[in-house]
Amino acid sequence: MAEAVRRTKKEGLEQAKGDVIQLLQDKKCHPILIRLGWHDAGTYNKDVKDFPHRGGANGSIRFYPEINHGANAGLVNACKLLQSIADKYDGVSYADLFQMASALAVKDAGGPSIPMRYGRKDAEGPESVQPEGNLPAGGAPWPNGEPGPGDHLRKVFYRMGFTDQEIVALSGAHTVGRAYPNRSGFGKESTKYTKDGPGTKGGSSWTPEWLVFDNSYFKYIKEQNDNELLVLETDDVLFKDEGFRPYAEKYAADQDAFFADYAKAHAKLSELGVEWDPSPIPFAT
Ligand code: HEM
Repeated sequence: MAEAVRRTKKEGLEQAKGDVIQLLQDKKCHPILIRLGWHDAGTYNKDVKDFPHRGGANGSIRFYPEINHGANAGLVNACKLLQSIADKYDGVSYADLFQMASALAVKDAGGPSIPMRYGRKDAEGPESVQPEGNLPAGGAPWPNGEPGPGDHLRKVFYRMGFTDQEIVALSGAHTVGRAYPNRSGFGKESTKYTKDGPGTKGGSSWTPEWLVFDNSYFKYIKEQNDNELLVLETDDVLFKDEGFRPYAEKYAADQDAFFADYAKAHAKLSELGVEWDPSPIPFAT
């Protein structure tokens, strides 16, 4: 049976905001909600014109086969958490709920306030799902035979319309969260920073305080002097590649600069491929 079409209204946004904040407090699930919003949006292909086949922040990650794509391992848990909110009222689209949860998670973890707009139209069925392979890989072999991580990041993020500066700023989201061997295959079973949770236990984090959104990611990636912390090849390249390095250095030295650029890049990410129904609603998130 086809799902009823959900259309975002102001009251729905208000209800959802309260429930998401409660969920974050209860479950400490900030990182996985940020990742869900990113993976829904990050399928976007600027060269495909029609909605929703161009991908982007259209809620299609809730459908099989997309939720089963290798890059999305573990994200079914994030979908379930938010489904419990979606089940309570229909005044917020899935696409909006996913992006709202991500923006609130960033802010609740101590990060910047992201200038969010709502009214995203949902993809209504699995036939709109983008083919697998639009999200970045964290290590070699690079999926399209790119020679290294810098070329791979540019191939993927330029397809979405991002610049080198935005690639570096967005990568800073790894200041929170962890990688798990049984999901992405990266990281250790557990480290001294992750063995006790809170929330899910284990995995490898990029920073010791992996529930705090700050600029420490750039400091640890630069120093690389703690083998209990994770560094993917795509993180490492931010201080090695000439086009990325000036931004990585700037963000390591200046948290305000990172927050300002991150907020803009995240807002852009949250609107990739969006069709407004009928027009965007600014709403403090
Ligand atoms: C630059 C290219 C990127 C690569 C190669 C990459 C790769 C990865 C990998 C391999 C994981 C571990 C997943 C797991 O094992 O569960 C991960 C986690 C994560 N990623 Fe990325 N990512 C990238 C960019 C981003 C961006 C742009 C954002 C958000 C704006 C983001 C947010 C996150 C978060 C918050 C987590 C932690 C999830 C959790 O703890 O459950 N990543 N990423």
